[in-house]
Amino acid sequence: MKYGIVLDAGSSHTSVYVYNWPAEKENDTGVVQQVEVCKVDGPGISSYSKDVEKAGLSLQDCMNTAKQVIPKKEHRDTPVYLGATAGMRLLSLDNNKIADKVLLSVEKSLRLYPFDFQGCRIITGQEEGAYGWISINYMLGNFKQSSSWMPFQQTSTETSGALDLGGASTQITFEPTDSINESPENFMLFRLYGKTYNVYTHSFLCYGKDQALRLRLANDVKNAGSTNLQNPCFNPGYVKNMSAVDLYGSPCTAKYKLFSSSFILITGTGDYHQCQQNLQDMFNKTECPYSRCSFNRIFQPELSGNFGAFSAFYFVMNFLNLTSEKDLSKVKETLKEFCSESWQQVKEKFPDIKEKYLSEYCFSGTYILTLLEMGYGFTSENWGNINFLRKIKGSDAAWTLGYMLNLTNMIPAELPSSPPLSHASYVGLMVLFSFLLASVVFIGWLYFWKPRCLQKGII
Ligand SMILES: Nc1ncnc2c1ncn2[C@@H]1O[C@H](COP(=O)(O)OP(=O)(O)OP(=O)(O)O)[C@@H](O)[C@H]1O
Repeated sequence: MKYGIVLDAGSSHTSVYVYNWPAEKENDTGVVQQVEVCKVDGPGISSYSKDVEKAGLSLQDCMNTAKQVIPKKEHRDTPVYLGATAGMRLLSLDNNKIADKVLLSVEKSLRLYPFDFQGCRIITGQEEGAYGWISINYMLGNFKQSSSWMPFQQTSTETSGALDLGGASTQITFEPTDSINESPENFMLFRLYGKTYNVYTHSFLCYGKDQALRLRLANDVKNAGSTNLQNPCFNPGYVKNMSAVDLYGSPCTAKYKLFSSSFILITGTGDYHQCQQNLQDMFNKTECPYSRCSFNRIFQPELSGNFGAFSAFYFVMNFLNLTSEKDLSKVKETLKEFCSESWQQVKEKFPDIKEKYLSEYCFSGTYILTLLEMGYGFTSENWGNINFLRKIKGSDAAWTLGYMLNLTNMIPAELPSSPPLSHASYVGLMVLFSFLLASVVFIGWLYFWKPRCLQKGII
């Protein structure tokens, strides 16, 4: 077995994924399995900007877990990759030098392990989208290995789109059916197993669910001209004092800071319709420099095919028991009901769920619906094409697998040159030909030699 480690350094936390695969089948589809995922306790590495040494130290426990999971003799040959996503993208926008220091601290820590360290970097939003798409299609077995010597074998399998909702950014990636490409920066061309894929992808920075909430609240404070907010996206009776540092301390919201007040008081009113109306403002649909757009002047081709929706799309819809609900109006009814429940009731019903998540499910659910409907253009007709999923065949749906497959060259551009026959067919044919040859020799012997002997015997 071979092993690989990928660290997903997200905005809200870091996860350490350990994958393995049989060495002799490296280029086959679907052979890579996730054997372990360890979530690092505490926030994402971007939160250690004031104490950079701690960013590296925070990974210790999960890296030790990886050390135990992977057999000792494989340690030296196991590559380790770290990809940082939107949290670090935001930090580097804010202060590039600090972002570099955080990455250096992490690198220093990772080099202490007996693995083959391959690098730490901030991946682009486009890469995050594209690797998520590769991951889920690889796991679903959509990159069919067809062989050109079998003309009737099906060579094209439809791919599934990927919808990823993080804390700080969100990605949409799919293979459009039309070939309109008005915005080349939104397209990536892949040649995988002998087939070319022209994939549309876009990552919206600040539209992950944590940053979107801050963006909305910062706008609300600005519009209301007050730091005392009545908010329809929180359950009635919910009251929160949010620190201004927390609200405005990100490049997504910094420009909205108006007041010198150090706290913002939020009081929930729990009204799904008002919440949705309020969130719609975040999606600018009025200006579009292309023939079609999603929002905020970003090109998006017509939606096509099925979509796998993972990360926070799954966490939130799973909590609301809506992952298999194909009727959009029922989804809205459930959300409406949940939002109107009093905070006291909600807390009593779900005592084991982290208060931070629980208090935000009304906002998060409504945000997901608004992003999918208003933002990307899903309707009641194609809502059923979205599959909210966490794992596929035992592996988490995440960009990490696609990242590793790409960096280890495990998805060949062309089909591996396979012999036209499998080993078993080859042996079978050899046996058959040997038998035929033996039969011909035997018949020849009977015809040319034995009859004469027999004739002699008769005389
Ligand atoms: N059980 C849960 N319920 C609700 N929200 C959750 C749950 N678990 C994680 N989250 C939240 O879901 C969001 C997405 O988490 P994820 O780890 O995928 O994103 P990330 O890597 O932090 O984000 P980004 O890619 O934007 O850097 C985060 O805001 C996280 O806090």
